[in-house]
Amino acid sequence: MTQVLINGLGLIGCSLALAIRQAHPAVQLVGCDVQAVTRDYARQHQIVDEVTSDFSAAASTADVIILAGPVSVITANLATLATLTLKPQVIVTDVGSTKQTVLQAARPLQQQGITVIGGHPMAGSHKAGIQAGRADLFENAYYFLVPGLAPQAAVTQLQTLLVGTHVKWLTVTPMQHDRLVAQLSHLPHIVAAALVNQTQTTFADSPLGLRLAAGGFKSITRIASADPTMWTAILLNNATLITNRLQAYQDALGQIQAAIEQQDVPQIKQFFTAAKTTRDHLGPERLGSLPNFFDLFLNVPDQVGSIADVTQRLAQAKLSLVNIHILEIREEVDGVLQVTFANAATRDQAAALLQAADYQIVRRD
Ligand SMILES: NC(=O)C1=CN([C@@H]2O[C@H](COP(=O)(O)OP(=O)(O)OC[C@H]3O[C@@H](n4cnc5c(N)ncnc54)[C@H](O)[C@@H]3O)[C@@H](O)[C@H]2O)C=CC1
Ligand SMILES: O=C(O)C(=O)Cc1ccc(O)cc1
Repeated sequence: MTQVLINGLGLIGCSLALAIRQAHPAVQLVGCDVQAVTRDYARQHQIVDEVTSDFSAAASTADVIILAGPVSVITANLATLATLTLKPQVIVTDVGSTKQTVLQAARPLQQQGITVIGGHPMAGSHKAGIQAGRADLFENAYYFLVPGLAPQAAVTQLQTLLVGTHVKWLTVTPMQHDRLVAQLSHLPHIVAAALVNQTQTTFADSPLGLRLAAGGFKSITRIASADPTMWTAILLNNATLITNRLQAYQDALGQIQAAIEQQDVPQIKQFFTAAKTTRDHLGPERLGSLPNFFDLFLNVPDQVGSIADVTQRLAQAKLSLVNIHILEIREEVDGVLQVTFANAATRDQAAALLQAADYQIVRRD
Protein backbone atom coordinates (compact mmCIF):
# COMPACT_ATOMS: atom_id res chain seq x y z
CA MET A 1 0.00 0.00 0.00
CA THR A 2 1.33 3.46 -0.90
CA GLN A 3 2.27 5.46 2.18
CA VAL A 4 2.12 9.26 1.85
CA LEU A 5 3.64 11.49 4.51
CA ILE A 6 2.44 15.08 4.72
CA ASN A 7 4.61 17.29 6.92
CA GLY A 8 2.68 20.39 8.03
CA LEU A 9 -1.04 19.77 8.36
CA GLY A 10 -2.16 23.38 7.88
CA LEU A 11 -4.42 24.83 5.20
CA ILE A 12 -2.48 23.32 2.31
CA GLY A 13 -1.34 20.04 3.93
CA CYS A 14 -4.84 19.29 5.19
CA SER A 15 -6.47 20.22 1.87
CA LEU A 16 -4.09 17.92 0.00
CA ALA A 17 -4.80 15.11 2.47
CA LEU A 18 -8.54 15.50 1.89
CA ALA A 19 -8.13 15.58 -1.90
CA ILE A 20 -5.85 12.50 -1.88
CA ARG A 21 -8.26 10.64 0.39
CA GLN A 22 -11.19 11.36 -1.98
CA ALA A 23 -9.42 10.00 -5.06
CA HIS A 24 -7.41 7.22 -3.40
CA PRO A 25 -9.17 5.79 -0.33
CA ALA A 26 -6.59 2.98 -0.09
CA VAL A 27 -3.56 5.26 0.26
CA GLN A 28 -2.10 5.22 3.78
CA LEU A 29 -1.92 8.90 4.83
CA VAL A 30 0.47 9.89 7.59
CA GLY A 31 0.29 13.45 8.91
CA CYS A 32 3.09 15.14 10.83
CA ASP A 33 2.92 18.52 12.56
CA VAL A 34 4.75 20.33 15.35
CA GLN A 35 1.53 21.59 16.91
CA ALA A 36 -0.23 19.17 19.26
CA VAL A 37 -3.54 20.95 18.70
CA THR A 38 -3.24 20.36 14.95
CA ARG A 39 -2.36 16.69 15.45
CA ASP A 40 -5.36 16.30 17.78
CA TYR A 41 -7.66 17.90 15.24
CA ALA A 42 -6.31 15.66 12.44
CA ARG A 43 -6.87 12.59 14.63
CA GLN A 44 -10.36 13.60 15.73
CA HIS A 45 -11.49 14.44 12.19
CA GLN A 46 -9.67 11.45 10.61
CA ILE A 47 -7.97 13.70 8.09
CA VAL A 48 -5.12 11.20 7.92
CA ASP A 49 -4.80 7.54 8.95
CA GLU A 50 -1.92 8.15 11.31
CA VAL A 51 -0.64 11.22 13.14
CA THR A 52 2.91 11.72 14.31
CA SER A 53 5.36 14.37 15.49
CA ASP A 54 8.40 12.31 14.42
CA PHE A 55 9.18 13.53 10.91
CA SER A 56 12.37 11.50 10.47
CA ALA A 57 10.81 8.17 11.48
CA ALA A 58 7.77 8.71 9.27
CA ALA A 59 9.94 9.82 6.33
CA SER A 60 11.97 6.63 6.33
CA THR A 61 8.95 4.43 5.53
CA ALA A 62 7.12 6.81 3.15
CA ASP A 63 6.67 6.30 -0.61
CA VAL A 64 5.77 9.95 -1.15
CA ILE A 65 6.79 12.84 1.13
CA ILE A 66 4.88 16.11 0.79
CA LEU A 67 6.52 19.04 2.59
CA ALA A 68 3.78 21.51 3.53
CA GLY A 69 5.20 23.70 6.27
CA PRO A 70 6.36 27.32 5.82
CA VAL A 71 9.15 27.66 3.20
CA SER A 72 11.81 27.98 5.95
CA VAL A 73 10.60 24.64 7.37
CA ILE A 74 10.54 23.02 3.91
CA THR A 75 14.22 23.89 3.31
CA ALA A 76 15.13 22.58 6.78
CA ASN A 77 13.13 19.39 6.10
CA LEU A 78 15.05 18.83 2.86
CA ALA A 79 18.34 19.12 4.77
CA THR A 80 17.07 16.61 7.34
CA LEU A 81 15.93 14.19 4.64
CA ALA A 82 19.45 14.19 3.17
CA THR A 83 20.72 12.73 6.47
CA LEU A 84 18.20 9.86 6.54
CA THR A 85 17.90 6.50 4.82
CA LEU A 86 14.82 6.82 2.67
CA LYS A 87 13.08 4.31 0.43
CA PRO A 88 15.08 4.39 -2.85
CA GLN A 89 11.95 5.02 -4.99
CA VAL A 90 10.52 7.72 -2.71
CA ILE A 91 9.19 10.91 -4.32
CA VAL A 92 9.81 14.08 -2.32
CA THR A 93 7.72 17.10 -3.19
CA ASP A 94 6.72 20.38 -1.54
CA VAL A 95 4.03 23.07 -1.80
CA GLY A 96 6.16 26.09 -0.90
CA SER A 97 5.46 29.51 -2.40
CA THR A 98 9.06 29.94 -3.59
CA LYS A 99 11.05 27.49 -5.66
CA GLN A 100 14.68 28.60 -6.14
CA THR A 101 15.77 28.27 -2.52
CA VAL A 102 13.68 25.12 -2.05
CA LEU A 103 15.28 23.35 -5.01
CA GLN A 104 18.70 24.54 -3.93
CA ALA A 105 18.07 22.95 -0.53
CA ALA A 106 17.00 19.77 -2.35
CA ARG A 107 20.34 19.33 -4.12
CA PRO A 108 22.09 17.10 -1.53
CA LEU A 109 19.07 14.82 -1.63
CA GLN A 110 19.02 14.74 -5.44
CA GLN A 111 22.74 14.00 -5.44
CA GLN A 112 21.92 10.83 -3.50
CA GLY A 113 19.61 9.79 -6.35
CA ILE A 114 16.37 10.72 -4.54
CA THR A 115 13.60 12.09 -6.77
CA VAL A 116 12.58 15.62 -5.82
CA ILE A 117 9.75 17.42 -7.64
CA GLY A 118 9.11 21.01 -6.64
CA GLY A 119 5.44 21.95 -6.42
CA HIS A 120 3.26 24.95 -5.70
CA PRO A 121 -0.54 25.09 -5.93
CA MET A 122 -1.60 28.61 -6.96
CA ALA A 123 -4.64 28.50 -4.76
CA GLY A 124 -5.13 29.00 -1.11
CA SER A 125 -6.57 31.49 1.23
CA HIS A 126 -5.76 34.21 3.73
CA LYS A 127 -6.92 31.66 6.31
CA ALA A 128 -4.34 29.40 7.88
CA GLY A 129 -4.49 26.16 9.82
CA ILE A 130 -5.95 22.71 9.57
CA GLN A 131 -9.51 23.88 10.23
CA ALA A 132 -9.54 25.89 7.00
CA GLY A 133 -8.58 22.83 4.94
CA ARG A 134 -10.99 21.67 2.25
CA ALA A 135 -10.89 18.99 -0.43
CA ASP A 136 -11.87 21.38 -3.22
CA LEU A 137 -9.44 24.19 -2.33
CA PHE A 138 -7.36 23.72 -5.48
CA GLU A 139 -10.14 23.01 -7.98
CA ASN A 140 -9.33 24.58 -11.39
CA ALA A 141 -6.28 26.36 -10.01
CA TYR A 142 -2.84 26.19 -11.60
CA TYR A 143 -0.36 23.89 -9.86
CA PHE A 144 3.28 24.61 -10.68
CA LEU A 145 5.60 21.64 -11.01
CA VAL A 146 9.37 21.96 -11.07
CA PRO A 147 10.50 18.44 -12.05
CA GLY A 148 14.10 19.32 -12.93
CA LEU A 149 15.73 15.99 -13.73
CA ALA A 150 13.00 13.85 -12.13
CA PRO A 151 11.91 10.92 -14.34
CA GLN A 152 8.61 11.43 -16.19
CA ALA A 153 7.23 8.28 -14.52
CA ALA A 154 7.68 9.91 -11.11
CA VAL A 155 5.99 13.12 -12.30
CA THR A 156 3.05 11.08 -13.61
CA GLN A 157 2.90 9.16 -10.31
CA LEU A 158 2.69 12.43 -8.36
CA GLN A 159 0.04 13.86 -10.70
CA THR A 160 -1.99 10.66 -10.33
CA LEU A 161 -1.74 10.86 -6.55
CA LEU A 162 -2.98 14.47 -6.66
CA VAL A 163 -5.69 13.90 -9.31
CA GLY A 164 -8.40 14.67 -6.73
CA THR A 165 -7.18 18.26 -6.49
CA HIS A 166 -8.53 18.87 -10.05
CA VAL A 167 -5.73 21.32 -10.80
CA LYS A 168 -4.19 22.46 -14.07
CA TRP A 169 -0.54 21.43 -14.15
CA LEU A 170 2.12 23.85 -15.31
CA THR A 171 5.79 22.86 -15.60
CA VAL A 172 8.29 25.66 -14.96
CA THR A 173 11.89 26.27 -13.93
CA PRO A 174 12.58 27.61 -10.43
CA MET A 175 13.52 31.03 -11.85
CA GLN A 176 10.41 31.27 -14.07
CA HIS A 177 8.31 30.34 -11.06
CA ASP A 178 9.84 32.85 -8.67
CA ARG A 179 9.62 35.68 -11.22
CA LEU A 180 5.92 34.97 -11.81
CA VAL A 181 4.95 34.76 -8.17
CA ALA A 182 7.08 37.76 -7.13
CA GLN A 183 4.79 39.95 -9.25
CA LEU A 184 1.50 38.03 -9.02
CA SER A 185 1.48 36.97 -5.39
CA HIS A 186 4.34 38.27 -3.25
CA LEU A 187 4.15 41.95 -4.25
CA PRO A 188 0.33 42.07 -3.81
CA HIS A 189 0.65 40.64 -0.28
CA ILE A 190 3.17 43.34 0.63
CA VAL A 191 1.02 46.06 -0.93
CA ALA A 192 -2.07 44.86 0.98
CA ALA A 193 -0.22 44.72 4.30
CA ALA A 194 1.43 48.12 3.74
CA LEU A 195 -1.93 49.70 2.91
CA VAL A 196 -3.52 48.30 6.07
CA ASN A 197 -0.60 49.43 8.24
CA GLN A 198 -0.45 52.92 6.68
CA THR A 199 -4.21 53.34 7.08
CA GLN A 200 -4.07 52.19 10.68
CA THR A 201 -1.31 54.73 11.41
CA THR A 202 -3.28 57.48 9.66
CA PHE A 203 -6.34 56.82 11.81
CA ALA A 204 -4.52 55.96 15.04
CA ASP A 205 -6.17 58.89 16.83
CA SER A 206 -9.55 58.68 15.14
CA PRO A 207 -12.39 56.97 17.00
CA LEU A 208 -14.06 55.64 13.85
CA GLY A 209 -11.14 55.46 11.43
CA LEU A 210 -10.71 52.05 9.85
CA ARG A 211 -14.20 50.97 10.79
CA LEU A 212 -15.53 53.26 8.06
CA ALA A 213 -13.71 51.21 5.41
CA ALA A 214 -15.97 50.20 2.54
CA GLY A 215 -15.93 47.17 0.25
CA GLY A 216 -13.09 48.43 -1.94
CA PHE A 217 -10.65 48.72 0.96
CA LYS A 218 -11.71 45.35 2.28
CA SER A 219 -11.37 43.51 -1.02
CA ILE A 220 -7.94 44.97 -1.85
CA THR A 221 -6.65 44.16 1.66
CA ARG A 222 -8.20 40.67 2.24
CA ILE A 223 -4.84 38.98 1.86
CA ALA A 224 -3.31 41.16 4.61
CA SER A 225 -5.00 38.66 6.98
CA ALA A 226 -2.63 35.92 5.79
CA ASP A 227 -0.28 34.18 8.22
CA PRO A 228 2.77 36.34 9.20
CA THR A 229 5.12 33.37 9.75
CA MET A 230 4.39 31.99 6.31
CA TRP A 231 4.85 35.38 4.61
CA THR A 232 8.07 36.23 6.44
CA ALA A 233 9.53 32.98 5.12
CA ILE A 234 8.33 33.74 1.57
CA LEU A 235 9.85 37.25 1.52
CA LEU A 236 13.19 35.98 2.80
CA ASN A 237 13.24 33.20 0.20
CA ASN A 238 12.47 35.36 -2.85
CA ALA A 239 14.14 38.55 -1.67
CA THR A 240 15.93 39.74 -4.81
CA LEU A 241 13.01 39.32 -7.21
CA ILE A 242 10.57 40.79 -4.71
CA THR A 243 12.66 43.90 -4.04
CA ASN A 244 12.97 44.35 -7.80
CA ARG A 245 9.16 44.25 -8.19
CA LEU A 246 8.70 46.55 -5.17
CA GLN A 247 10.96 49.15 -6.79
CA ALA A 248 8.97 48.93 -10.05
CA TYR A 249 5.76 49.35 -8.08
CA GLN A 250 7.11 52.40 -6.25
CA ASP A 251 8.11 53.86 -9.62
CA ALA A 252 4.55 53.34 -10.89
CA LEU A 253 3.17 55.06 -7.79
CA GLY A 254 5.62 57.91 -8.38
CA GLN A 255 4.30 58.33 -11.92
CA ILE A 256 0.67 58.59 -10.86
CA GLN A 257 1.66 60.95 -8.04
CA ALA A 258 3.40 63.22 -10.56
CA ALA A 259 0.37 63.12 -12.88
CA ILE A 260 -1.89 64.22 -10.01
CA GLU A 261 0.49 67.00 -8.97
CA GLN A 262 0.58 68.25 -12.59
CA GLN A 263 -3.22 67.88 -12.96
CA ASP A 264 -2.45 65.78 -16.04
CA VAL A 265 -5.99 64.66 -16.89
CA PRO A 266 -5.16 62.43 -19.93
CA GLN A 267 -2.42 60.70 -17.95
CA ILE A 268 -4.66 60.07 -14.94
CA LYS A 269 -7.49 58.82 -17.14
CA GLN A 270 -5.11 56.54 -19.02
CA PHE A 271 -3.88 55.13 -15.70
CA PHE A 272 -7.39 53.99 -14.77
CA THR A 273 -8.41 52.97 -18.31
CA ALA A 274 -5.42 50.64 -18.70
CA ALA A 275 -6.09 49.04 -15.31
CA LYS A 276 -9.82 48.64 -16.00
CA THR A 277 -9.23 46.99 -19.38
CA THR A 278 -6.77 44.50 -17.89
CA ARG A 279 -8.80 43.78 -14.75
CA ASP A 280 -12.07 43.34 -16.70
CA HIS A 281 -10.47 40.45 -18.60
CA LEU A 282 -9.19 38.66 -15.52
CA GLY A 283 -12.19 36.39 -14.94
CA PRO A 284 -13.92 35.41 -11.71
CA GLU A 285 -12.08 35.57 -8.40
CA ARG A 286 -13.06 32.13 -7.20
CA LEU A 287 -12.21 29.34 -9.63
CA GLY A 288 -13.39 26.32 -7.65
CA SER A 289 -16.84 24.88 -7.25
CA LEU A 290 -17.54 26.48 -3.89
CA PRO A 291 -17.41 30.15 -2.93
CA ASN A 292 -15.11 31.43 -0.21
CA PHE A 293 -16.05 31.03 3.43
CA PHE A 294 -17.67 33.79 5.46
CA ASP A 295 -17.39 33.22 9.18
CA LEU A 296 -19.13 34.40 12.31
CA PHE A 297 -17.63 33.73 15.73
CA LEU A 298 -19.91 33.91 18.77
CA ASN A 299 -19.48 33.43 22.47
CA VAL A 300 -21.66 30.61 23.74
CA PRO A 301 -22.28 29.71 27.38
CA ASP A 302 -23.32 26.09 26.88
CA GLN A 303 -21.88 24.57 23.75
CA VAL A 304 -24.15 21.58 23.20
CA GLY A 305 -27.39 23.49 23.76
CA SER A 306 -26.10 26.51 21.84
CA ILE A 307 -25.40 24.63 18.62
CA ALA A 308 -28.98 23.39 18.58
CA ASP A 309 -30.35 26.85 19.46
CA VAL A 310 -28.25 28.64 16.83
CA THR A 311 -29.02 26.17 14.02
CA GLN A 312 -32.72 26.29 14.91
CA ARG A 313 -32.83 30.10 14.80
CA LEU A 314 -30.99 30.19 11.47
CA ALA A 315 -33.22 27.50 9.96
CA GLN A 316 -36.36 29.38 11.05
CA ALA A 317 -35.04 32.51 9.32
CA LYS A 318 -34.14 30.36 6.24
CA LEU A 319 -30.46 31.32 6.54
CA SER A 320 -28.34 28.39 5.32
CA LEU A 321 -25.01 27.69 6.90
CA VAL A 322 -22.13 25.73 5.41
CA ASN A 323 -20.59 24.50 8.64
CA ILE A 324 -20.69 24.96 12.39
CA HIS A 325 -18.22 23.96 15.03
CA ILE A 326 -16.98 24.73 18.53
CA LEU A 327 -13.53 26.32 18.63
CA GLU A 328 -12.88 26.32 22.35
CA ILE A 329 -14.16 23.69 24.71
CA ARG A 330 -13.33 24.45 28.31
CA GLU A 331 -15.30 23.30 31.34
CA GLU A 332 -17.22 26.10 33.10
CA VAL A 333 -16.03 28.72 30.58
CA ASP A 334 -17.76 30.23 27.56
CA GLY A 335 -16.92 28.55 24.27
CA VAL A 336 -16.60 30.11 20.84
CA LEU A 337 -18.83 28.86 18.07
CA GLN A 338 -17.69 29.28 14.47
CA VAL A 339 -20.57 29.41 12.01
CA THR A 340 -19.64 29.45 8.32
CA PHE A 341 -21.80 30.81 5.50
CA ALA A 342 -21.56 30.75 1.70
CA ASN A 343 -21.83 34.53 1.32
CA ALA A 344 -21.32 37.72 3.29
CA ALA A 345 -24.98 38.82 3.08
CA THR A 346 -26.25 35.64 4.77
CA ARG A 347 -23.54 35.90 7.41
CA ASP A 348 -24.48 39.50 8.19
CA GLN A 349 -28.20 38.66 8.39
CA ALA A 350 -27.33 35.80 10.74
CA ALA A 351 -25.20 38.13 12.87
CA ALA A 352 -28.10 40.58 13.25
CA LEU A 353 -30.51 37.76 14.12
CA LEU A 354 -28.20 36.19 16.71
CA GLN A 355 -27.29 39.55 18.26
CA ALA A 356 -31.01 40.25 18.70
CA ALA A 357 -31.19 36.93 20.55
CA ASP A 358 -28.43 38.16 22.94
CA TYR A 359 -25.54 36.21 21.41
CA GLN A 360 -22.27 38.12 21.53
CA ILE A 361 -20.51 38.26 18.14
CA VAL A 362 -16.77 38.28 18.79
CA ARG A 363 -15.54 38.38 15.21
CA ARG A 364 -16.66 38.11 11.62
CA ASP A 365 -14.48 37.47 8.58
N1 LIG B 1 -1.82 29.71 2.36
C1 LIG B 1 -1.84 29.66 1.06
O1 LIG B 1 -2.75 30.22 0.46
C2 LIG B 1 -0.77 28.92 0.30
C3 LIG B 1 0.38 28.49 0.93
N2 LIG B 1 1.34 27.83 0.21
C4 LIG B 1 2.54 27.34 0.87
O2 LIG B 1 2.15 26.17 1.56
C5 LIG B 1 2.91 26.03 2.76
C6 LIG B 1 1.95 25.85 3.92
O3 LIG B 1 1.10 26.96 4.00
P1 LIG B 1 -0.28 26.90 4.80
O4 LIG B 1 -0.80 25.52 4.79
O5 LIG B 1 -1.11 28.00 4.28
O6 LIG B 1 0.21 27.29 6.24
P2 LIG B 1 -0.48 26.94 7.64
O7 LIG B 1 0.05 27.92 8.60
O8 LIG B 1 -1.94 26.80 7.48
O9 LIG B 1 0.13 25.50 7.95
C7 LIG B 1 1.47 25.24 8.19
C8 LIG B 1 1.54 24.04 9.10
O10 LIG B 1 2.89 23.67 9.25
C9 LIG B 1 3.10 23.33 10.60
N3 LIG B 1 4.51 23.43 10.91
C10 LIG B 1 5.23 24.54 11.19
N4 LIG B 1 6.50 24.21 11.47
C11 LIG B 1 6.58 22.87 11.33
C12 LIG B 1 7.64 21.93 11.48
N5 LIG B 1 8.87 22.32 11.81
N6 LIG B 1 7.37 20.63 11.30
C13 LIG B 1 6.10 20.21 10.97
N7 LIG B 1 5.07 21.05 10.84
C14 LIG B 1 5.32 22.36 10.99
C15 LIG B 1 2.23 24.29 11.37
O11 LIG B 1 1.98 23.82 12.68
C16 LIG B 1 0.99 24.33 10.50
O12 LIG B 1 0.06 23.35 10.86
C17 LIG B 1 3.79 27.26 2.87
O13 LIG B 1 5.08 26.91 2.42
C18 LIG B 1 3.16 28.25 1.92
O14 LIG B 1 4.13 29.12 1.40
C19 LIG B 1 1.17 27.50 -1.10
C20 LIG B 1 0.04 27.88 -1.75
C21 LIG B 1 -1.01 28.64 -1.11
O1 LIG C 1 -5.69 34.17 -0.69
C1 LIG C 1 -5.23 34.40 -1.81
O2 LIG C 1 -5.88 34.99 -2.68
C2 LIG C 1 -3.87 33.94 -2.17
O3 LIG C 1 -3.18 34.61 -2.87
C3 LIG C 1 -3.45 32.61 -1.64
C4 LIG C 1 -2.08 32.19 -1.95
C5 LIG C 1 -1.08 32.43 -1.03
C6 LIG C 1 0.21 31.99 -1.27
C7 LIG C 1 0.49 31.31 -2.43
O4 LIG C 1 1.74 30.87 -2.64
C8 LIG C 1 -0.49 31.05 -3.36
C9 LIG C 1 -1.78 31.48 -3.11
